[in-house]
Amino acid sequence: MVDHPAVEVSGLSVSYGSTPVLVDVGLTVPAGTGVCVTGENGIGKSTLLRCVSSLQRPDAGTIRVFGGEPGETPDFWRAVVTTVEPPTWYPGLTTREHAELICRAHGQDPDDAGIAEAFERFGLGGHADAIPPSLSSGQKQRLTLLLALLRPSSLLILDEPEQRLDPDGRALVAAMLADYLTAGGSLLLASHDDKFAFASGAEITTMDSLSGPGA
Ligand SMILES: Nc1ncnc2c1ncn2[C@@H]1O[C@H](COP(=O)(O)OP(=O)(O)OP(=O)(O)O)[C@@H](O)[C@H]1O
Repeated sequence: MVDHPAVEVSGLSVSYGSTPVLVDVGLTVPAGTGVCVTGENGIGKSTLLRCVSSLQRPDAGTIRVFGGEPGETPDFWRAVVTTVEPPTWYPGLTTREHAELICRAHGQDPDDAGIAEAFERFGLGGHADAIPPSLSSGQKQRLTLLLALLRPSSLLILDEPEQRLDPDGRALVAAMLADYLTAGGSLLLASHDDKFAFASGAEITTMDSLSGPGA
């Protein structure tokens, strides 16, 4: 896995009906690094992240994630965490039980995974016995990111992770993403917050700069 870039995109094109959104997009995220794509609303950041996450089929182009086709194997889903799609919560399970479930699914003993510490760090210590739908929108975003970071992974694909977070929450998440990079993980983000992206350690690139033959 480490012999390949985390993400390699070339010649990617996507249209919705007759409207082109991505035209000949190229992007490389070397393994162990982070890239944050910025750009105006509607320029195609989520579309790009959906394609890299295998949640959308492009009209043209190639995408490799650690050298393989995205979404083709269980190995892909063990290596990659994506928050491009909003999470689905299990009815009747508390936030802590969601965390325990994710640990078990990824072969971790929930008792050794630091769940209580993670809840404290994310400011959710008082909400471990609540069900996710009862949380505020910012708390739900904190929980989504907590669950993404709790399980082992090699690549995080996060669409506007700073959304709905207060300034302390943004600083906390940016620092945790920087730690994730330091530990050898790779990041592909879309964001409207350059300060957040910079603090996360990701290299900032504009969506505009990814299109065309030089990309
Ligand atoms: N399923 C769809 N059907 C038709 N058009 C779509 C669809 N999804 C996205 N689009 C259009 O494609 C363009 C790019 O959307 P996308 O969500 O990728 O942009 P974005 O850069 O992530 O925007 P934002 O910063 O607002 O999140 C927009 O004009 C959007 O309206």
